Amino acid sequence: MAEAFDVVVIGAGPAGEVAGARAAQAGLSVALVERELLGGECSYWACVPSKVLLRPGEARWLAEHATGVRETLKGAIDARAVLAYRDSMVSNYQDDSQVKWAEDAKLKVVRGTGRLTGPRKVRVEGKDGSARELEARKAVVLATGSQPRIPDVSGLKEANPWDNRQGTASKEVPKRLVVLGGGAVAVELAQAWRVLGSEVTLVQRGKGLLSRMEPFVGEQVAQGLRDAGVRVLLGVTATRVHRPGGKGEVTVTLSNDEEVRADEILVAMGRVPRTDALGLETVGLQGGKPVEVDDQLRAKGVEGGWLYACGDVNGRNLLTHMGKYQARQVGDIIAGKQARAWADAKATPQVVFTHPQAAGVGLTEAKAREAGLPVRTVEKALEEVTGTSLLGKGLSGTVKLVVDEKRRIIVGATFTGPEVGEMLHAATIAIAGEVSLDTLWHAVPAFPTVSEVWLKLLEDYGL
Ligand SMILES: Cc1cc2nc3c(=O)[nH]c(=O)nc-3n(C[C@H](O)[C@H](O)[C@H](O)COP(=O)(O)OP(=O)(O)OC[C@H]3O[C@@H](n4cnc5c(N)ncnc54)[C@H](O)[C@@H]3O)c2cc1C
Ligand SMILES: NC(=O)c1ccc[n+]([C@@H]2O[C@H](COP(=O)([O-])OP(=O)(O)OC[C@H]3O[C@@H](n4cnc5c(N)ncnc54)[C@H](O)[C@@H]3O)[C@@H](O)[C@H]2O)c1
Repeated sequence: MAEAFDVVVIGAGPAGEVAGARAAQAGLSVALVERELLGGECSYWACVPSKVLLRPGEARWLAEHATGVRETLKGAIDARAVLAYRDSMVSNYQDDSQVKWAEDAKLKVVRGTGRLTGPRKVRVEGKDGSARELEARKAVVLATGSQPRIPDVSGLKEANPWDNRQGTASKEVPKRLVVLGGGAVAVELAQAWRVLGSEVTLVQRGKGLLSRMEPFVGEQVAQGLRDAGVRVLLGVTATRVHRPGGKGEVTVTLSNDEEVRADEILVAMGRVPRTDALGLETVGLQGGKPVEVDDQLRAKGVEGGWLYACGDVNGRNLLTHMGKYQARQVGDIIAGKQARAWADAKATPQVVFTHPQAAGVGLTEAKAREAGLPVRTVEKALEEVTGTSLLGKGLSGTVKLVVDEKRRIIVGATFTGPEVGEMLHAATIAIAGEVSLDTLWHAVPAFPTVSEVWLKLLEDYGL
């Protein structure tokens, strides 16, 4: 007989955990199904370990710009200590503390692989071959995340490439690393391993890095990588990978016929949703692609509105904080409240933790124009404010605002520079809250902070 819950959540990454907890908070009974570790990709093989690996390089870079401190810096970064801290920050790949959190949040943790077997029905298969049938009285939430896309390059799969898992969990620093891709995973991990001592070559098919952000971002991040000693190759792609027996030296042949040799190869070429073995066909949907949802995160094309999808699996915004945002709406909607995930389209923030950092929220100028908005932009160099020089001699960066001229509100903001990720939330508030420029004029930035650049931007705009 099936065990009945109000809500069954499949996948206990950040999105699944939050959706379940929010529903449980409203008094609903919730089963949380997980086949690996509670906490998901983000906690063990993505956001958390990558940021641990990046921070020492950034701290050193900032110190190199601090007069009087620079002179005291001796020797290389202690990679062993960094890797040990990484292990502690990922709880040594154990999820006991997350399980305790889930139990405290009144979630029933069910270990195993979940799969839909029909409307509101989920079968959970354990590693030991056991099976449990669950039934959802109100809703099933899909939060199964995404996995790396390994493109069909000759010899690549046979070369045992690193993906984000080995790329964040390696116990050793490879002497030479070749990174394929030019998105956030590629630039962050190229920077991290370079700082820890690897000779890194990054191979990007496109003309620039981080192509979803304003073009100056890619240029400045590429320069930052080069300054750190990464070889950045743009406009070329891997055509063949050769690694006899799948171990030892790997040779990558590029589209310009150059050969790059390395000790490891990291694939960072995007992600695919984990929907292939999820039983979607039993409810009239197709696997192998994102679960398309409406603004209430309900799967489109499923009668009765009982199936929800949040986080990477719906392909909207592959970011932890956006998955958790969607999950809060899902939990509330299932509990009978009115909610809608409108920030996805309008005010999604992202920080890339390279040095310089890159941070953006809302629309780029190109996207705003594409949407037909009457756009005007203002751009300023961070060096123009005293706060930047006080943070470090020679530090620089750029801020660009995209303004909707008709409504006199900001619809997009992009920052590059030292620790600008911490400046992003001011822009997110302005965009999500549609704060008018005339009101922002009275939001006075403190002297001498880097945020004074807001004042310069508004003055430039004509206020
Ligand atoms: C290297 C890297 C760095 C990143 N850094 C950042 C960052 O700094 N900031 C940021 O916002 N985002 C970052 N991201 C993106 C972020 O990791 C994802 O957006 C986030 O993990 C998505 O959360 P999720 O809950 O949707 O899925 P996931 O975290 O993938 O969790 C899904 C869970 O579902 C489980 N599961 C899957 N299928 C089943 C099944 N059938 N049955 C049971 N369980 C199942 C999985 O085991 C997993 O635990 C990074 C990604 C990578 C690769
Ligand atoms: N700090 C952060 O917020 C952070 C960090 C890491 C990842 N993430 C998120 O995780 C997701 C996955 O990141 P990602 O970097 O893997 O994906 P991505 O989609 O951002 O970038 C993929 C890159 O691979 C390249 N590429 C794809 N196919 C290729 C091919 N066949 N040949 C050559 N190049 C090819 C693309 O040009 C692109 O540069 C993203 O949505 C990202 O936002 C976020």
